[in-house]
Amino acid sequence: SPSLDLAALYESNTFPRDPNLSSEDARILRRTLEKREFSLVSENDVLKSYDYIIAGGGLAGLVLASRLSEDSSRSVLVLEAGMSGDEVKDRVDPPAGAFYTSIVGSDYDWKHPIEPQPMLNNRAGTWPRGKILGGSTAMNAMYLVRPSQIEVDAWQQLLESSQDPDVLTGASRWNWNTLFAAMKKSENFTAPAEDAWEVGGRFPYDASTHGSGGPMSLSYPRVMFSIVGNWTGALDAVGVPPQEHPNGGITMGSFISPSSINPTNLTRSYSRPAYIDSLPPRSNLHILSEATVTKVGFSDKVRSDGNEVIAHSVEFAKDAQSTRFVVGVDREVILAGGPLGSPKVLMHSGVGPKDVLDQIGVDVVNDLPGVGQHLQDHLTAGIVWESRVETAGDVRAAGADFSRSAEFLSFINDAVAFINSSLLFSGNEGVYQQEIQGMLENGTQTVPSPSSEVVEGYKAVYNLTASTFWEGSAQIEMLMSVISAGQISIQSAIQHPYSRGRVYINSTNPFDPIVIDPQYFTHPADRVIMRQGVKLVRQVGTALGDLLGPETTPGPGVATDAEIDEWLTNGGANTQYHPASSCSMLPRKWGGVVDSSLKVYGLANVRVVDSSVYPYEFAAHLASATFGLAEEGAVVVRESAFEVPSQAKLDDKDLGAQGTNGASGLKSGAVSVLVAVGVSVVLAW
Ligand SMILES: Cc1cc2nc3c(=O)[nH]c(=O)nc-3n(C[C@H](O)[C@H](O)[C@H](O)COP(=O)(O)OP(=O)(O)OC[C@H]3O[C@@H](n4cnc5c(N)ncnc54)[C@H](O)[C@@H]3O)c2cc1C
Repeated sequence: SPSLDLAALYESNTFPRDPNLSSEDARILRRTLEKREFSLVSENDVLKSYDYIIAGGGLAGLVLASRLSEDSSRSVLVLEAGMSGDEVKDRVDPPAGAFYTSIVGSDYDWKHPIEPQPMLNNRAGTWPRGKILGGSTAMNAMYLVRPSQIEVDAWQQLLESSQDPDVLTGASRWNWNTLFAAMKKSENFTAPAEDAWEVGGRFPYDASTHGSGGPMSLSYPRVMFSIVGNWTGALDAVGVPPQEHPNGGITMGSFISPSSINPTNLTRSYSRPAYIDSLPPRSNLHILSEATVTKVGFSDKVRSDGNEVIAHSVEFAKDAQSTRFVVGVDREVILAGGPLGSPKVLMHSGVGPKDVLDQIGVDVVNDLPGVGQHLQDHLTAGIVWESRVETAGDVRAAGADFSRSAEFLSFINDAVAFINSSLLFSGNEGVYQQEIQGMLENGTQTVPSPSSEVVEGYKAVYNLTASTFWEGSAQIEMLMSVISAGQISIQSAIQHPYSRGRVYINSTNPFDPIVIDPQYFTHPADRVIMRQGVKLVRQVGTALGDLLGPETTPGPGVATDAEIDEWLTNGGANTQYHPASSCSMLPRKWGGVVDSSLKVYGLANVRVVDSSVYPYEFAAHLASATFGLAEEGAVVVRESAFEVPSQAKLDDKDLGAQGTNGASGLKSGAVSVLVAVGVSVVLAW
């Protein structure tokens, strides 16, 4: 029997860092404890109902799980479609796992196919997304950059400009001050190590713009490469000044971004280790992996005081062949499946555009044309040169012991620049702006929805993008990559696209893939902005001087506008992995899906809390903002007193396993046990 004092370990909250945990006994114990502490349960452990059911254990889902279960009187269930990820910890944990051991393309990746894109020569391809506890934060590139104050404040202004009561109340939550505080709440910042910082050219950072003591670690790689130190100087030479206070509200300029690295053990800090593994045991939190939410169930007996439909249950299954289970909800369902998962669950539940649902015979519970619409993504294109200086890729290729050390593996790309229209079009930005403003009607014709409401929302965001964001926010992000042997690349990524796509379902089987049509480059302005970014990237390459050799991709033969366009079309332009806005927080009359309290229109107790609710793309990678959004979302949920009335609840006989191939896996009578003894009692696991 193990000699460790479990109670003391629990109380001191030192697990799993206790040095005694090195013996075999302790290892086994640790695994057992990990399962308990981590609240990971099996189907048989799931109770018949929970206060909160969170669909999706990704970035936002695990933040919510952690924050909502702080209240021990509330029970929380997370249903995550992917595996727990314990088996691939070695591939996820090292920071450079983002590149060298990445789970992109593995069984932990949704590998969502996208529709052929006519403006990209019918190229299709896939969008990677994390299918694992931690979601896309378990596979992302670990940049932690914030949107700018102008963009976030515009969110509140946009909602208020609509004068719509659904978004007026609560609009004041969605501004820079609130999101900045929420993003900081999620963070624990550590400055770069002196020697690495020296190699990186003593780049500026501002600890006061970061949080301390929050769950998510952010810091810098333990090693740097000298060309990183040349980055801000090269950008300065082409007119893009260094940014001394990145992440403080003004992103314009060039800087070295912090990354989601835990500096104490040089591992990836993502939503699972940050928000879940670090928790003391919580008997009121259950997390079930390999559980795809197939639909939300609604009461047909009774509606809320506001005449809204009440969700009484969530259905889930391991895969298409497995038993479907139904678990009851006592307070709220929170969708956190990300910009593809959340609209999909809504549509399979009968909440979405009527034309889409009618076409495949899904009963319409709530005709909401905006579900799956307003989809935006960042497109990126990279210029590649031969390198004349050592890169991380060279060290890796040489294969010395150092290349396997935690220090080396903590290296992550981090040199970025955010560039607005005046820097991009140097003097001609007004001309381009006028042209784009005059193309609003062309844009509306490409909106992939028959709904005038969705078109109105497109117009509102378009006008904002072509005015406030044109000069005040970045049009292009540049990123330098030194992870390949013998080469250096610099990407140019469009940040505020005018093209709009959509996601929708074309089958009643929730295990069939969602249809994704990003409609890249359907608005011509996007191509012009991107082309301009490519030209500026080449100027940066020139400014880096003899650190770079000849350009290899696309090569000097691609020089004129027409040639650059052709290259972008035929292979140059690809996703930067930032889809957003498919369940936009906008007024219903603008094709919105959630109101300013993140609640789905027409539903009394279903919210969406993830990167699908942004009304427009930010000029930023989305993780930092989404940590803040989820922190704030948890506050919103906890403020609500809504309880599912007893007349709306599913009968006991309806809960549990559905279908023919299995007995109920859900814990019989567990609900009454909870009521009788309170949730502080440790359940039999
Ligand atoms: C390859 C890649 C690189 C990236 N690089 C960066 C970067 O460097 N910096 C940055 O800031 N951002 C980056 N991002 C983006 C960032 O990681 C995402 O924007 C962020 O994780 C979105 O959070 P989310 O909670 O909305 O979704 P996710 O984190 O994707 O979580 C959604 C979760 O829901 C689950 N799910 C979906 N449907 C269901 C269902 N029906 N039932 C149950 N579970 C379901 C999924 O499996 C997943 O775990 C990158 C993304 C990718 C894919």
